[in-house]
Amino acid sequence: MQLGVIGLGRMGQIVVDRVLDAGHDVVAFDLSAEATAAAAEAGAEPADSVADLYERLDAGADEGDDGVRIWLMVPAGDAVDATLDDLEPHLTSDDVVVDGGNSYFEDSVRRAEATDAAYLDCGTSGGPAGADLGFSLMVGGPEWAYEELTPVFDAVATGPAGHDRMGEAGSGHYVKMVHNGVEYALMQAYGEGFELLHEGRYDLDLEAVARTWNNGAVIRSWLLELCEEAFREEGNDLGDVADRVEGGSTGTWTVQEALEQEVPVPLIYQALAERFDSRRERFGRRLASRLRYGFGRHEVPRKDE
Ligand SMILES: NC(=O)C1=CN([C@@H]2O[C@H](COP(=O)(O)OP(=O)(O)OC[C@H]3O[C@@H](n4cnc5c(N)ncnc54)[C@H](O)[C@@H]3O)[C@@H](O)[C@H]2O)C=CC1
Ligand SMILES: O=C(CO)[C@H](O)[C@H](O)COP(=O)(O)O
Repeated sequence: MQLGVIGLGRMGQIVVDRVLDAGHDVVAFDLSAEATAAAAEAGAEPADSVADLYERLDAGADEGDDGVRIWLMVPAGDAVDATLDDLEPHLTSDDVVVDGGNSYFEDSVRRAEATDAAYLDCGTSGGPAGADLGFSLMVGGPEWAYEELTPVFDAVATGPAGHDRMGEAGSGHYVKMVHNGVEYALMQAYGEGFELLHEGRYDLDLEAVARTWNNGAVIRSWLLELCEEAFREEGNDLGDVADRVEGGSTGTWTVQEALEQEVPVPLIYQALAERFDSRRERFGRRLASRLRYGFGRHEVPRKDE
């Protein structure tokens, strides 16, 4: 099969490498000429624009091939719409476009309705470690397009068991959104546990704790292996890692959806709130401190104390 890949950053380059390794052909494009050159170095045919990528795929298609297949791995949001705008004049109903990024599921439904091509929204999990292991892929969209792309999904995923069609348009990104909510809550739980061990009664080697837990404990997991790696590489007190957590869009969408569905997700919400809390001084906490003075004449800690 021949696949076009647009967006050749941390994740897109892995898609290119794994699809090439499986014996398929790749035409690659990124806004960054450097990223496109790296894909060419790996064996892909470089394109110098989205239109050029489409033309190369069309020209390279074997006789009898119906349509072209394109994988987008650009940042969620405007970059996906901009790329689709560039593709739109060329796309036909025989073509298949996969969005492998972390797009909001309602955007994916809108895009699927707007395009002439078959549109697959594909939640991708595994991060850069997927280079060796392959990813977990959660796909939404038309069944024929999912089946058509199965050789590509087999290559990009851990194997045939590493991908599945979740359902209609939007369902792949919906499942990935909830996956990320769960990821937030798990990270929060590990964070709280290790914080208590760090601050608690015993002088513990946290890397050793994580390693021991990773060997047979009920709570072993890849995130816990990453805890072990973090203590090994940063030190028992996490060195100069700042008390500030970035990101948050997928967790916010999960909480918004849970409110809309009236499903309680207190753990996911709490993990998200902790991230927001890490980024700012809290006015509410300052007011609580001043109120303690109001009702009890308790001392108010002042900013430069
Ligand atoms: N990094 C991770 O662990 C994971 C990332 N994702 C998702 O995968 C997508 C890509 O993520 P990364 O590879 O980490 O990002 P990245 O920032 O490493 O790479 C994005 C690439 O897209 C290119 N790009 C941006 N706009 C473009 C456009 N209009 N046309 C062509 N190329 C364009 C950039 O030049 C860059 O090379 C995002 O939606 C992200 O949320 C999903 C799962 C895990
Ligand atoms: O999808 C992912 C992992 O599964 C990405 O790493 C994503 O960026 C994580 O979300 P956030 O940036 O909000 O922490």
